[in-house]
Amino acid sequence: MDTTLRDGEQTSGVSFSASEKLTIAQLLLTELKVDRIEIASARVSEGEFQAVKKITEWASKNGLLDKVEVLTFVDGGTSVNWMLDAGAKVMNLLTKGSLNHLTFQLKKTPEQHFSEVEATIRLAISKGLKVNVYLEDWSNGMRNSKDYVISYLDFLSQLPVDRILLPDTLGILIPSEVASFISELVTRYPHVHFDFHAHNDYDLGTANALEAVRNGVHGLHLTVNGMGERAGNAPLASVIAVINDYQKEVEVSVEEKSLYSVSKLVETFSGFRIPANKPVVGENVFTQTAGIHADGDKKNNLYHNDLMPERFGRERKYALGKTSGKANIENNLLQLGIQLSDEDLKKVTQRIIELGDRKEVVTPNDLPYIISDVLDSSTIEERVQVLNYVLTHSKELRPSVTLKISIDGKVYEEHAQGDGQYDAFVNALEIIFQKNGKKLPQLKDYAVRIPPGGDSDALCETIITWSHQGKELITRGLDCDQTVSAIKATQKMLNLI
Ligand SMILES: CC(C)C(=O)C(=O)O
Repeated sequence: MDTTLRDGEQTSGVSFSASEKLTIAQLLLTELKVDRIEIASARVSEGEFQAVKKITEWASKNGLLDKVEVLTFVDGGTSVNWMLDAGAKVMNLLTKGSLNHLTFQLKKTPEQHFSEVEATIRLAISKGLKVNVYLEDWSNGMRNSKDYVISYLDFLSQLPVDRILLPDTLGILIPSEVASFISELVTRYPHVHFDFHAHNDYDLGTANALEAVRNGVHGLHLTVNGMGERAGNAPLASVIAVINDYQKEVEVSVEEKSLYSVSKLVETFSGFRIPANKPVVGENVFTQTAGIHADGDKKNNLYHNDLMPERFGRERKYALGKTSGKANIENNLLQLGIQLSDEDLKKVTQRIIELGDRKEVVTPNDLPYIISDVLDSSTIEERVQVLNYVLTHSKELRPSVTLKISIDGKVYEEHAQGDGQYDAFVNALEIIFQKNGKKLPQLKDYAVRIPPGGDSDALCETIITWSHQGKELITRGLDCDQTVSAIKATQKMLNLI
């Protein structure tokens, strides 16, 4: 069960709109093919009500309503009515899984709680809902009030409940404890369907989820990019990969090939950035940096493991820097279709090592520039040159540019305005390209940063991601002036397309 839209949205600073929730729900169920999704907590807000409504309407039309779940509360039936009005059919009722929570938060006895839970379940069933029950703080309950947990499970297992959901609410468990708690419960209650809901406070979410599966749990709660309360939940991509590789007898419906694209979409909608080293979906995780690894890739795949990028619709990359060595550079040249003599390759390698020593980040797209610079006879022609420009920026007047560039030796001059100086520059460029019957690549992302180690008057680096003929192209420019660094990045792009 994917709970990106409920627990994932509890990531601090994240809030999805109703349309974003609908798009994510559709992708999760139809492209990624998770079995179930939890999409909201009842009664949260009017916006949440509209989101649930949109999703249930779509799910109902597509025969998927049984896969859409909403978290509800023991509140005398208010959340049951909220859910019904929103068109949902499966409720995940939040109840207390530890005596501590029950005594100090609800201030109730087990008998009072059990009777209120039973009344809510019976009400929901009478209205045609399916019921799953969460035992909040279950992990603490198993540690400190096991008699309570067992008596509660004895009680629940007699009721018309589909699944019992076991959260490690505070992310306190370690794998050996997960193993012993889960195996004890699945043995004691062979007819009950148990889900395990991990939190990642000790970075053990994936390990704990795997251990729960190894010990017979029937379902897992996961989130895209490991989003969720505090340190998040167990990340969907990592857990799917490890189960597929290490627990092969367990059937998993999720399409590995869609994990990356769904991750990126959720990243964009949530604004919650995926760390570059996040397994399976992080930018760097299929990049070989050390030359010895790249060398091994060419020699009988010596550094192969089962986690191959192609499984996830991704590709192997070779980083360039001071540790990259000849093999990494050769692999990148191969991808760019550039051939160099041994002597030239040595010179280029040396330059990349020097740049790496100065903490410069070198990307495969920089390679043609480094080569032309190093070899002094340009392998890459500077077909497009930015010759001159005047940029204006003044109060209450639109920024403007007068730009002169040459393309294949022919000079063009154009004037344009924009929302900022760089926007004006791009607008002028666009006019020149249009007059030549060409289209500029689309600007997808624009990031500015001070290079590592810089102080207040350091250089400024602009990294621009372009989309060109279905491919992504990243170029960067370095200058003390931010607009100039963006113009340099743009000029690089113009000579690569
Ligand atoms: C709200 C509950 C179900 C939860 O997410 C947890 O206990 O971790």
